[in-house]
Amino acid sequence: MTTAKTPGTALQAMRDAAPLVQCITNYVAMNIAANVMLAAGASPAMVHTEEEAGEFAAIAGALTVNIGTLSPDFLNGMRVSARAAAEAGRPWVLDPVAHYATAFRRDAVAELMALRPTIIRGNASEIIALAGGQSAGRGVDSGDVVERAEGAAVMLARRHGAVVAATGAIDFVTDGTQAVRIEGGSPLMPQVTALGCSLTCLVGAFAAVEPEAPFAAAVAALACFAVAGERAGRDAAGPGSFGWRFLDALSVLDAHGLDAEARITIAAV
Ligand SMILES: Nc1ncnc2c1ncn2[C@@H]1O[C@H](COP(=O)(O)OP(=O)(O)OP(=O)(O)O)[C@@H](O)[C@H]1O
Ligand SMILES: Cc1ncsc1CCO
Ligand SMILES: [Mg+2]
Repeated sequence: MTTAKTPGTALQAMRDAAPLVQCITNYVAMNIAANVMLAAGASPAMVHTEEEAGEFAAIAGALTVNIGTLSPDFLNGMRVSARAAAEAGRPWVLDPVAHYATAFRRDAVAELMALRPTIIRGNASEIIALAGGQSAGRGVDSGDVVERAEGAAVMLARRHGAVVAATGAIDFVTDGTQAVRIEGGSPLMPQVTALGCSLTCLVGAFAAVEPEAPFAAAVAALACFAVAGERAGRDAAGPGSFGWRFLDALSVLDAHGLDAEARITIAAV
């Protein structure tokens, strides 16, 4: 008899492995993302300088790349790391923060996409624009609902052979042949900066442990955020108390609670 892998079993496996994840993320996200990773049970390392980032990518279990505070130096580190991760057979996750905003970001994301990310995680506006659609996004915050990004996510997944996770009030994850929606979280989540960036890092942690199953890895990471976010939102008075409640909720989340409370439904593709 085989036991179906659930987000709960993936969480347990991730905690048992405590994977080392190289997170190239933005200056806003670095601290909160590292704390989110530690609370969830992963081992983050924010290593982005060209001189060492490629070398580090070969020893980390996964790489995550986020263009939130992009500069030429950051971009050089991203290039060498994505190449090194691919050469070492490690998964890597791209977070195309506000890639539609400027030519520098657009060109950078086009180049990074050509390096074939395993998983792309973005908010609804980022996913719509990445597929060539017209999004309502201006800066880093989404101006679109995920429902509008679902078709774009499927198209991107098929075109690039990647898993695509579009997040918002109801998340959508697809690999182009299957898809799910994940409900939960809290309206306070977009009121706390860089939670999406932190989620991208956590997706990397799950992918490090399940390199052959990036779809399941992305779903499990998003389900952790959905359940911990819902729990934290119940007693939070506002974004400040939500922030620390969310970290606490992530740290006490266990396999049983995750499987009992995650609301994941299959969607048509
Ligand atoms: N209205 C909402 N209700 C419930 N959960 C939400 C809502 N909006 C976002 N979330 C959750 O917040 C997390 C971050 O997703 P979001 O789409 O806000 O990322 P983002 O825009 O990239 O964030 P950032 O750029 O600030 O890092 C996800 O787990 C998502 O499910
Ligand atoms: C606010 C902000 N600016 C650049 S990156 C970032 C974090 C949320 O994406
Ligand atoms: Mg974002």
